[in-house]
Amino acid sequence: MPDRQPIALVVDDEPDICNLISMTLQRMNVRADIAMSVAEARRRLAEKQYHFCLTDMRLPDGDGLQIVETIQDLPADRALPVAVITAHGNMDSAITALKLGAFDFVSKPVNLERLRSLVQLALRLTEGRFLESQEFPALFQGQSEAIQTLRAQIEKIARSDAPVHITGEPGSGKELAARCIHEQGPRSNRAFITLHCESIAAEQLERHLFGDEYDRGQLHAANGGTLYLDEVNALPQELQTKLLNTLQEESFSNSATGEKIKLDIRIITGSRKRLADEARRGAFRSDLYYRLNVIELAIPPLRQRQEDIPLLTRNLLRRISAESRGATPKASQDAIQALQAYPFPGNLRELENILERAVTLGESSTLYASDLIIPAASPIPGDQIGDSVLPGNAKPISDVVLQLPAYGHQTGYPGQFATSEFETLDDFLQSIEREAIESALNETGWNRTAAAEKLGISFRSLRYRLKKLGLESE
Ligand SMILES: Nc1ncnc2c1ncn2[C@@H]1O[C@H](COP(=O)(O)OP(=O)(O)OP(=O)(O)O)[C@@H](O)[C@H]1O
Repeated sequence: MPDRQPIALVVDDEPDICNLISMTLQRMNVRADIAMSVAEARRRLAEKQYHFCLTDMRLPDGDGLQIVETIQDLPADRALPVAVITAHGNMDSAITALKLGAFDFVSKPVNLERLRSLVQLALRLTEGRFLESQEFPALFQGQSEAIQTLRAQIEKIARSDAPVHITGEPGSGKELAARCIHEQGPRSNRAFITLHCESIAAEQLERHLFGDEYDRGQLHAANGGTLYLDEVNALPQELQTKLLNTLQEESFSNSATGEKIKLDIRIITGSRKRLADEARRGAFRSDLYYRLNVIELAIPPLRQRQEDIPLLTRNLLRRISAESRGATPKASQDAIQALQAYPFPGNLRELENILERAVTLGESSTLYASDLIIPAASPIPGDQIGDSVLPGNAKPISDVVLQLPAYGHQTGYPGQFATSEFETLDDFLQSIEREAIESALNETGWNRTAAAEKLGISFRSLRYRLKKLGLESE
Protein backbone atom coordinates (compact mmCIF):
# COMPACT_ATOMS: atom_id res chain seq x y z
CA MET A 1 0.00 0.00 0.00
CA PRO A 2 2.52 2.63 -1.10
CA ASP A 3 0.00 5.47 -0.92
CA ARG A 4 -0.65 4.77 2.76
CA GLN A 5 3.02 4.94 3.65
CA PRO A 6 3.64 7.94 5.91
CA ILE A 7 5.81 10.71 4.43
CA ALA A 8 8.07 12.93 6.48
CA LEU A 9 9.69 16.17 5.44
CA VAL A 10 13.32 16.26 6.58
CA VAL A 11 14.89 19.73 6.42
CA ASP A 12 18.68 19.65 6.64
CA ASP A 13 21.57 20.74 4.46
CA GLU A 14 24.06 18.18 5.79
CA PRO A 15 24.00 15.14 3.47
CA ASP A 16 25.29 12.77 6.19
CA ILE A 17 22.49 13.63 8.59
CA CYS A 18 19.90 13.45 5.80
CA ASN A 19 21.12 9.96 4.91
CA LEU A 20 21.11 8.80 8.49
CA ILE A 21 17.57 10.06 9.07
CA SER A 22 16.22 8.77 5.76
CA MET A 23 17.63 5.31 6.43
CA THR A 24 16.21 5.23 9.94
CA LEU A 25 12.81 6.34 8.65
CA GLN A 26 12.90 3.80 5.83
CA ARG A 27 13.39 1.01 8.33
CA MET A 28 10.28 2.29 10.09
CA ASN A 29 8.38 2.24 6.79
CA VAL A 30 8.31 6.05 6.59
CA ARG A 31 9.29 7.80 3.36
CA ALA A 32 11.40 10.94 3.61
CA ASP A 33 11.41 13.98 1.32
CA ILE A 34 14.49 16.12 1.81
CA ALA A 35 14.58 19.93 1.74
CA MET A 36 17.95 21.65 2.01
CA SER A 37 16.78 25.15 2.90
CA VAL A 38 13.93 27.12 4.48
CA ALA A 39 12.73 28.20 1.05
CA GLU A 40 12.68 24.65 -0.31
CA ALA A 41 10.89 23.39 2.81
CA ARG A 42 8.21 26.08 2.47
CA ARG A 43 7.69 25.15 -1.16
CA ARG A 44 7.31 21.47 -0.33
CA LEU A 45 4.96 22.18 2.56
CA ALA A 46 2.77 24.23 0.24
CA GLU A 47 2.69 21.44 -2.35
CA LYS A 48 2.20 18.32 -0.29
CA GLN A 49 0.59 17.05 2.91
CA TYR A 50 3.25 15.50 5.15
CA HIS A 51 2.73 13.34 8.22
CA PHE A 52 5.38 15.16 10.18
CA CYS A 53 8.46 17.31 9.75
CA LEU A 54 11.93 17.10 11.24
CA THR A 55 14.10 20.16 10.78
CA ASP A 56 17.65 21.12 11.59
CA MET A 57 18.07 24.46 13.39
CA ARG A 58 20.88 25.79 11.20
CA LEU A 59 19.95 26.18 7.58
CA PRO A 60 21.73 28.08 4.80
CA ASP A 61 18.98 30.69 4.38
CA GLY A 62 17.55 30.85 7.90
CA ASP A 63 16.77 28.56 10.85
CA GLY A 64 14.52 25.75 11.93
CA LEU A 65 12.37 28.11 13.98
CA GLN A 66 11.12 29.64 10.73
CA ILE A 67 9.99 26.18 9.63
CA VAL A 68 8.21 25.68 12.95
CA GLU A 69 6.46 29.02 12.48
CA THR A 70 5.52 28.26 8.89
CA ILE A 71 3.92 25.01 10.03
CA GLN A 72 1.98 26.75 12.81
CA ASP A 73 0.54 29.09 10.19
CA LEU A 74 -0.81 26.26 8.04
CA PRO A 75 -4.61 25.89 8.07
CA ALA A 76 -5.89 23.43 10.71
CA ASP A 77 -6.72 20.73 8.14
CA ARG A 78 -3.07 20.73 6.97
CA ALA A 79 -1.52 20.82 10.44
CA LEU A 80 1.40 18.48 11.10
CA PRO A 81 3.71 17.85 14.04
CA VAL A 82 7.20 19.29 13.75
CA ALA A 83 10.35 18.48 15.72
CA VAL A 84 13.75 20.18 15.60
CA ILE A 85 17.32 18.92 15.58
CA THR A 86 19.43 21.12 17.84
CA ALA A 87 23.14 21.51 18.35
CA HIS A 88 24.44 19.45 21.23
CA GLY A 89 23.53 21.00 24.60
CA ASN A 90 21.66 23.92 23.11
CA MET A 91 18.62 23.77 25.36
CA ASP A 92 17.79 27.39 24.62
CA SER A 93 16.88 26.82 21.03
CA ALA A 94 15.12 23.55 21.88
CA ILE A 95 12.89 25.37 24.37
CA THR A 96 12.26 28.25 21.98
CA ALA A 97 11.19 25.72 19.35
CA LEU A 98 8.84 24.00 21.83
CA LYS A 99 7.32 27.33 22.77
CA LEU A 100 6.75 28.11 19.11
CA GLY A 101 4.89 24.84 18.64
CA ALA A 102 7.43 22.07 17.96
CA PHE A 103 6.24 18.89 19.66
CA ASP A 104 9.74 17.63 20.50
CA PHE A 105 13.45 17.95 19.70
CA VAL A 106 16.47 15.73 19.26
CA SER A 107 20.00 16.94 19.77
CA LYS A 108 23.17 16.19 17.79
CA PRO A 109 24.81 13.76 17.51
CA VAL A 110 21.47 12.16 16.68
CA ASN A 111 20.85 9.14 18.87
CA LEU A 112 18.98 6.62 16.73
CA GLU A 113 16.94 5.17 19.55
CA ARG A 114 15.80 8.66 20.51
CA LEU A 115 15.05 9.45 16.87
CA ARG A 116 12.93 6.32 16.55
CA SER A 117 10.83 7.12 19.63
CA LEU A 118 10.36 10.68 18.37
CA VAL A 119 9.15 9.36 15.00
CA GLN A 120 6.78 6.93 16.69
CA LEU A 121 5.33 9.75 18.74
CA ALA A 122 4.96 11.93 15.62
CA LEU A 123 3.08 9.13 13.86
CA ARG A 124 0.80 8.63 16.83
CA LEU A 125 0.14 12.38 16.83
CA THR A 126 -0.96 12.32 13.20
CA GLU A 127 -3.07 9.21 13.58
CA GLY A 128 -5.75 11.58 14.79
CA ARG A 129 -6.83 9.18 17.50
CA PHE A 130 -6.38 11.84 20.14
CA LEU A 131 -8.41 14.33 18.12
CA GLU A 132 -11.61 12.43 18.75
CA SER A 133 -12.08 14.50 21.85
CA GLN A 134 -15.83 14.72 21.36
CA GLU A 135 -15.96 11.09 22.47
CA PHE A 136 -13.74 11.86 25.40
CA PRO A 137 -15.83 12.04 28.57
CA ALA A 138 -15.91 15.58 29.93
CA LEU A 139 -13.88 14.91 33.06
CA PHE A 140 -13.54 18.65 33.41
CA GLN A 141 -17.13 19.55 34.11
CA GLY A 142 -18.59 23.00 33.71
CA GLN A 143 -20.13 25.23 31.08
CA SER A 144 -18.58 28.54 32.09
CA GLU A 145 -16.44 30.33 29.53
CA ALA A 146 -13.39 29.72 31.73
CA ILE A 147 -13.92 25.95 31.69
CA GLN A 148 -14.70 25.83 27.99
CA THR A 149 -11.46 27.72 27.30
CA LEU A 150 -9.59 25.37 29.60
CA ARG A 151 -10.97 22.28 27.87
CA ALA A 152 -9.92 23.69 24.49
CA GLN A 153 -6.45 24.46 25.83
CA ILE A 154 -6.10 20.98 27.28
CA GLU A 155 -7.09 19.49 23.94
CA LYS A 156 -4.39 21.50 22.15
CA ILE A 157 -1.72 20.94 24.77
CA ALA A 158 -2.41 17.18 24.58
CA ARG A 159 -1.22 17.23 20.97
CA SER A 160 2.34 18.10 21.93
CA ASP A 161 4.84 16.34 24.12
CA ALA A 162 6.32 19.46 25.72
CA PRO A 163 6.54 19.90 29.50
CA VAL A 164 3.54 21.63 31.03
CA HIS A 165 3.35 23.52 34.29
CA ILE A 166 -0.11 23.86 35.81
CA THR A 167 -0.85 26.57 38.35
CA GLY A 168 -3.95 26.90 40.45
CA GLU A 169 -5.29 27.10 43.96
CA PRO A 170 -5.64 23.93 46.08
CA GLY A 171 -8.37 21.61 44.91
CA SER A 172 -8.98 23.59 41.71
CA GLY A 173 -8.29 20.64 39.40
CA LYS A 174 -4.56 20.71 38.57
CA GLU A 175 -4.13 16.95 38.82
CA LEU A 176 -7.34 16.39 36.90
CA ALA A 177 -6.07 18.70 34.14
CA ALA A 178 -2.78 16.78 34.01
CA ARG A 179 -4.70 13.52 33.71
CA CYS A 180 -6.88 14.95 30.92
CA ILE A 181 -3.77 16.06 28.98
CA HIS A 182 -2.37 12.54 29.31
CA GLU A 183 -5.65 10.82 28.41
CA GLN A 184 -6.16 12.92 25.29
CA GLY A 185 -2.56 12.67 24.11
CA PRO A 186 -0.53 10.04 22.27
CA ARG A 187 0.73 8.45 25.50
CA SER A 188 -2.79 7.64 26.74
CA ASN A 189 -2.28 3.88 26.58
CA ARG A 190 0.76 4.17 28.87
CA ALA A 191 1.01 4.95 32.57
CA PHE A 192 -0.04 8.20 34.24
CA ILE A 193 1.81 8.53 37.53
CA THR A 194 1.36 11.23 40.15
CA LEU A 195 3.89 12.10 42.81
CA HIS A 196 2.71 14.51 45.53
CA CYS A 197 6.04 16.14 46.34
CA GLU A 198 4.72 18.08 49.33
CA SER A 199 3.16 15.17 51.15
CA ILE A 200 6.31 13.02 51.10
CA ALA A 201 9.16 13.71 53.52
CA ALA A 202 12.04 15.41 51.69
CA GLU A 203 14.46 12.58 52.49
CA GLN A 204 12.04 10.00 51.06
CA LEU A 205 11.39 11.83 47.82
CA GLU A 206 14.53 10.70 46.05
CA ARG A 207 13.70 7.07 46.74
CA HIS A 208 10.13 7.56 45.49
CA LEU A 209 11.33 9.23 42.31
CA PHE A 210 14.50 7.32 41.46
CA GLY A 211 13.79 4.01 43.18
CA ASP A 212 15.79 1.73 45.46
CA GLU A 213 16.62 -1.97 45.65
CA TYR A 214 12.97 -2.87 46.32
CA ASP A 215 11.11 -0.46 44.13
CA ARG A 216 12.10 0.92 40.72
CA GLY A 217 10.59 4.31 41.51
CA GLN A 218 8.01 6.60 39.93
CA LEU A 219 10.21 7.76 37.03
CA HIS A 220 10.54 4.17 35.99
CA ALA A 221 6.85 3.49 36.51
CA ALA A 222 5.96 6.50 34.34
CA ASN A 223 8.43 5.63 31.57
CA GLY A 224 6.68 5.72 28.22
CA GLY A 225 3.80 7.64 29.76
CA THR A 226 3.33 10.79 31.83
CA LEU A 227 4.72 11.82 35.22
CA TYR A 228 2.78 14.46 37.14
CA LEU A 229 4.77 16.11 39.92
CA ASP A 230 2.32 17.87 42.20
CA GLU A 231 3.69 20.82 44.24
CA VAL A 232 6.99 20.53 42.39
CA ASN A 233 8.32 23.54 44.31
CA ALA A 234 8.57 21.27 47.36
CA LEU A 235 11.43 19.32 45.73
CA PRO A 236 14.61 19.90 47.74
CA GLN A 237 17.43 21.68 45.86
CA GLU A 238 19.59 18.53 45.38
CA LEU A 239 16.64 16.73 43.90
CA GLN A 240 15.88 19.67 41.62
CA THR A 241 19.42 19.34 40.29
CA LYS A 242 19.07 15.60 39.87
CA LEU A 243 15.76 15.99 38.07
CA LEU A 244 17.24 18.63 35.76
CA ASN A 245 20.15 16.35 34.87
CA THR A 246 17.78 13.47 34.29
CA LEU A 247 15.64 15.52 31.91
CA GLN A 248 18.69 16.85 30.09
CA GLU A 249 20.33 13.48 29.71
CA GLU A 250 17.06 11.68 29.10
CA SER A 251 18.22 8.86 31.32
CA PHE A 252 18.59 8.18 35.00
CA SER A 253 20.15 5.66 37.33
CA ASN A 254 18.34 3.72 39.99
CA SER A 255 19.52 5.19 43.32
CA ALA A 256 20.42 1.86 44.86
CA THR A 257 21.35 -0.46 42.01
CA GLY A 258 22.96 2.14 39.72
CA GLU A 259 21.11 0.58 36.76
CA LYS A 260 20.96 3.17 33.93
CA ILE A 261 17.51 3.59 32.44
CA LYS A 262 16.60 5.47 29.25
CA LEU A 263 13.86 7.98 29.92
CA ASP A 264 10.90 8.63 27.62
CA ILE A 265 8.26 10.53 29.55
CA ARG A 266 6.07 13.57 29.28
CA ILE A 267 6.54 15.64 32.37
CA ILE A 268 3.74 17.72 33.83
CA THR A 269 4.16 19.69 37.04
CA GLY A 270 1.78 21.59 39.26
CA SER A 271 2.02 24.15 42.01
CA ARG A 272 -0.15 26.50 44.01
CA LYS A 273 2.62 29.02 44.28
CA ARG A 274 3.87 30.85 41.25
CA LEU A 275 6.97 28.95 40.25
CA ALA A 276 8.39 32.08 38.61
CA ASP A 277 8.33 33.82 42.00
CA GLU A 278 9.97 30.81 43.63
CA ALA A 279 12.68 30.85 40.95
CA ARG A 280 13.11 34.59 41.34
CA ARG A 281 13.69 34.34 45.06
CA GLY A 282 16.10 31.45 44.57
CA ALA A 283 13.92 28.75 46.15
CA PHE A 284 13.58 26.93 42.83
CA ARG A 285 16.33 26.46 40.25
CA SER A 286 15.58 28.85 37.42
CA ASP A 287 17.09 26.51 34.82
CA LEU A 288 14.72 23.77 35.94
CA TYR A 289 11.87 26.28 35.97
CA TYR A 290 12.53 27.17 32.32
CA ARG A 291 12.75 23.50 31.49
CA LEU A 292 9.41 22.64 33.13
CA ASN A 293 7.47 25.76 32.27
CA VAL A 294 7.52 25.40 28.49
CA ILE A 295 3.73 25.50 28.40
CA GLU A 296 1.83 27.03 31.26
CA LEU A 297 -1.76 26.25 32.07
CA ALA A 298 -3.68 28.23 34.67
CA ILE A 299 -6.73 26.74 36.37
CA PRO A 300 -9.19 29.44 37.44
CA PRO A 301 -10.52 29.26 41.01
CA LEU A 302 -14.09 28.07 41.49
CA ARG A 303 -15.27 31.50 42.65
CA GLN A 304 -14.49 32.82 39.17
CA ARG A 305 -16.90 30.35 37.62
CA GLN A 306 -19.88 30.45 39.93
CA GLU A 307 -22.23 29.65 37.06
CA ASP A 308 -20.77 26.11 37.09
CA ILE A 309 -21.86 25.51 40.68
CA PRO A 310 -25.40 24.23 39.91
CA LEU A 311 -24.08 21.65 37.39
CA LEU A 312 -21.14 20.60 39.58
CA THR A 313 -23.43 20.28 42.61
CA ARG A 314 -25.92 18.14 40.70
CA ASN A 315 -23.19 15.83 39.38
CA LEU A 316 -21.43 15.59 42.72
CA LEU A 317 -24.67 14.79 44.56
CA ARG A 318 -25.32 12.03 42.04
CA ARG A 319 -21.82 10.59 42.53
CA ILE A 320 -21.83 10.84 46.32
CA SER A 321 -25.26 9.21 46.58
CA ALA A 322 -24.25 6.42 44.20
CA GLU A 323 -21.19 5.72 46.34
CA SER A 324 -23.31 5.54 49.48
CA ARG A 325 -26.03 3.63 47.57
CA GLY A 326 -28.68 6.17 48.53
CA ALA A 327 -31.20 8.20 46.54
CA THR A 328 -29.84 11.42 45.03
CA PRO A 329 -31.14 14.51 46.85
CA LYS A 330 -31.96 17.67 44.90
CA ALA A 331 -30.29 20.92 45.81
CA SER A 332 -32.79 23.71 46.57
CA GLN A 333 -32.42 27.16 45.06
CA ASP A 334 -31.34 28.63 48.40
CA ALA A 335 -28.63 25.93 48.76
CA ILE A 336 -27.25 26.82 45.33
CA GLN A 337 -27.33 30.53 46.21
CA ALA A 338 -25.49 29.88 49.48
CA LEU A 339 -22.81 27.93 47.60
CA GLN A 340 -22.48 30.61 44.95
CA ALA A 341 -21.98 33.25 47.63
CA TYR A 342 -19.07 31.35 49.18
CA PRO A 343 -15.51 32.02 47.87
CA PHE A 344 -14.28 28.39 48.15
CA PRO A 345 -10.61 28.74 49.10
CA GLY A 346 -10.46 24.92 48.83
CA ASN A 347 -12.21 24.97 45.45
CA LEU A 348 -13.74 21.78 44.01
CA ARG A 349 -12.40 19.61 46.79
CA GLU A 350 -14.08 21.82 49.37
CA LEU A 351 -17.36 21.71 47.43
CA GLU A 352 -17.11 17.90 47.40
CA ASN A 353 -16.53 17.86 51.18
CA ILE A 354 -19.41 20.22 51.95
CA LEU A 355 -21.81 18.15 49.84
CA GLU A 356 -20.54 14.85 51.20
CA ARG A 357 -21.12 16.03 54.76
CA ALA A 358 -24.59 17.32 53.86
CA VAL A 359 -25.57 14.02 52.19
CA THR A 360 -24.30 11.99 55.14
CA LEU A 361 -26.15 14.09 57.69
CA GLY A 362 -29.24 15.02 55.64
CA GLU A 363 -32.42 12.98 55.69
CA SER A 364 -34.78 14.61 53.22
CA SER A 365 -34.85 14.34 49.44
CA THR A 366 -34.05 18.05 49.15
CA LEU A 367 -30.89 19.75 50.34
CA TYR A 368 -31.51 23.22 51.77
CA ALA A 369 -29.01 25.95 52.62
CA SER A 370 -29.53 25.09 56.29
CA ASP A 371 -28.21 21.54 55.60
CA LEU A 372 -24.88 22.88 54.37
CA ILE A 373 -22.02 23.56 56.76
CA ILE A 374 -20.32 26.47 55.04
CA PRO A 375 -17.50 28.24 56.90
CA ALA A 376 -18.46 31.82 57.73
CA ALA A 377 -15.31 33.69 56.84
CA SER A 378 -12.84 32.05 54.52
CA PRO A 379 -9.46 33.65 54.07
CA ILE A 380 -7.94 33.21 50.63
CA PRO A 381 -4.26 32.63 51.21
CA GLY A 382 -2.05 35.38 49.83
CA ASP A 383 0.64 33.14 48.33
CA GLN A 384 -1.79 31.36 46.12
CA ILE A 385 -2.83 32.06 42.64
CA GLY A 386 -6.17 33.76 42.50
CA ASP A 387 -7.96 36.94 41.72
CA SER A 388 -7.39 38.33 45.20
CA VAL A 389 -3.63 38.29 45.01
CA LEU A 390 -2.94 39.92 41.69
CA PRO A 391 -1.35 43.32 41.90
CA GLY A 392 -2.91 46.56 40.74
CA ASN A 393 -4.79 46.30 37.51
CA ALA A 394 -3.31 42.96 36.48
CA LYS A 395 -5.79 40.44 35.16
CA PRO A 396 -6.20 37.00 36.69
CA ILE A 397 -3.80 34.53 35.12
CA SER A 398 -6.65 32.71 33.41
CA ASP A 399 -7.16 35.85 31.29
CA VAL A 400 -3.52 36.03 30.30
CA VAL A 401 -3.74 32.80 28.35
CA LEU A 402 -2.65 33.29 24.78
CA GLN A 403 -4.14 31.78 21.68
CA LEU A 404 -2.71 28.33 21.05
CA PRO A 405 -1.88 27.51 17.45
CA ALA A 406 -2.49 24.02 16.09
CA TYR A 407 0.27 21.83 17.54
CA GLY A 408 1.36 24.96 19.36
CA HIS A 409 1.60 26.10 22.87
CA GLN A 410 0.63 28.78 25.21
CA THR A 411 3.54 30.96 26.11
CA GLY A 412 2.20 32.80 29.16
CA TYR A 413 4.38 33.05 32.24
CA PRO A 414 3.29 33.07 35.84
CA GLY A 415 4.76 36.47 36.58
CA GLN A 416 3.06 39.52 37.96
CA PHE A 417 2.35 40.50 34.40
CA ALA A 418 -0.71 40.53 32.28
CA THR A 419 -0.22 40.61 28.53
CA SER A 420 -2.64 43.53 28.40
CA GLU A 421 0.06 45.71 29.94
CA PHE A 422 2.19 45.21 26.86
CA GLU A 423 1.66 46.15 23.25
CA THR A 424 2.99 42.96 21.74
CA LEU A 425 3.80 39.44 22.83
CA ASP A 426 7.47 40.20 22.25
CA ASP A 427 7.35 43.11 24.70
CA PHE A 428 5.72 40.82 27.23
CA LEU A 429 8.30 38.05 26.79
CA GLN A 430 11.18 40.51 26.83
CA SER A 431 10.05 41.99 30.11
CA ILE A 432 10.05 38.51 31.64
CA GLU A 433 13.45 37.75 30.18
CA ARG A 434 14.83 41.05 31.47
CA GLU A 435 13.46 40.41 34.95
CA ALA A 436 14.88 36.84 35.10
CA ILE A 437 18.28 38.02 33.89
CA GLU A 438 18.43 41.01 36.21
CA SER A 439 17.47 38.89 39.18
CA ALA A 440 20.11 36.24 38.32
CA LEU A 441 22.72 38.99 37.94
CA ASN A 442 21.74 40.60 41.22
CA GLU A 443 21.84 37.26 43.01
CA THR A 444 25.32 36.54 41.67
CA GLY A 445 26.74 40.04 42.24
CA TRP A 446 26.72 40.63 38.44
CA ASN A 447 29.00 37.66 37.84
CA ARG A 448 27.90 36.84 34.31
CA THR A 449 29.31 33.31 34.27
CA ALA A 450 27.47 32.42 37.47
CA ALA A 451 24.31 34.18 36.28
CA ALA A 452 24.36 32.23 33.00
CA GLU A 453 24.71 29.01 34.94
CA LYS A 454 21.83 29.96 37.23
CA LEU A 455 19.65 30.67 34.21
CA GLY A 456 20.67 27.40 32.55
CA ILE A 457 21.98 29.17 29.44
CA SER A 458 25.43 29.51 27.93
CA PHE A 459 27.66 32.50 28.66
CA ARG A 460 27.47 33.50 24.99
CA SER A 461 23.73 33.34 25.03
CA LEU A 462 23.62 35.54 28.15
CA ARG A 463 25.87 38.11 26.47
CA TYR A 464 23.69 38.10 23.40
CA ARG A 465 20.60 38.65 25.54
CA LEU A 466 22.23 41.42 27.59
CA LYS A 467 23.02 43.20 24.36
CA LYS A 468 19.57 42.63 22.93
CA LEU A 469 17.91 43.98 26.07
CA GLY A 470 20.25 46.97 26.20
CA LEU A 471 21.72 45.87 29.52
CA GLU A 472 25.23 45.86 28.10
CA SER A 473 26.52 48.45 25.67
CA GLU A 474 29.31 46.42 24.09
N1 LIG B 1 -14.00 20.79 36.52
C1 LIG B 1 -14.12 19.73 37.34
N2 LIG B 1 -15.14 18.88 37.15
C2 LIG B 1 -15.30 17.83 37.97
N3 LIG B 1 -14.50 17.54 39.00
C3 LIG B 1 -13.47 18.35 39.22
C4 LIG B 1 -13.21 19.48 38.39
N4 LIG B 1 -12.11 20.10 38.85
C5 LIG B 1 -11.69 19.38 39.91
N5 LIG B 1 -12.51 18.34 40.13
C6 LIG B 1 -12.40 17.38 41.23
O1 LIG B 1 -12.00 18.12 42.38
C7 LIG B 1 -11.08 17.38 43.16
C8 LIG B 1 -9.79 18.18 43.30
O2 LIG B 1 -9.13 18.21 42.04
P1 LIG B 1 -7.56 17.98 41.90
O3 LIG B 1 -7.08 16.96 42.86
O4 LIG B 1 -7.28 17.79 40.46
O5 LIG B 1 -7.08 19.43 42.37
P2 LIG B 1 -5.59 19.96 42.61
O6 LIG B 1 -5.61 21.36 42.15
O7 LIG B 1 -4.62 19.02 41.99
O8 LIG B 1 -5.50 19.90 44.19
P3 LIG B 1 -4.18 20.06 45.16
O9 LIG B 1 -3.69 21.46 44.96
O10 LIG B 1 -4.74 19.86 46.52
O11 LIG B 1 -3.22 19.02 44.73
C9 LIG B 1 -10.88 16.05 42.45
O12 LIG B 1 -11.75 15.10 43.03
C10 LIG B 1 -11.29 16.35 41.03
O13 LIG B 1 -11.76 15.20 40.36
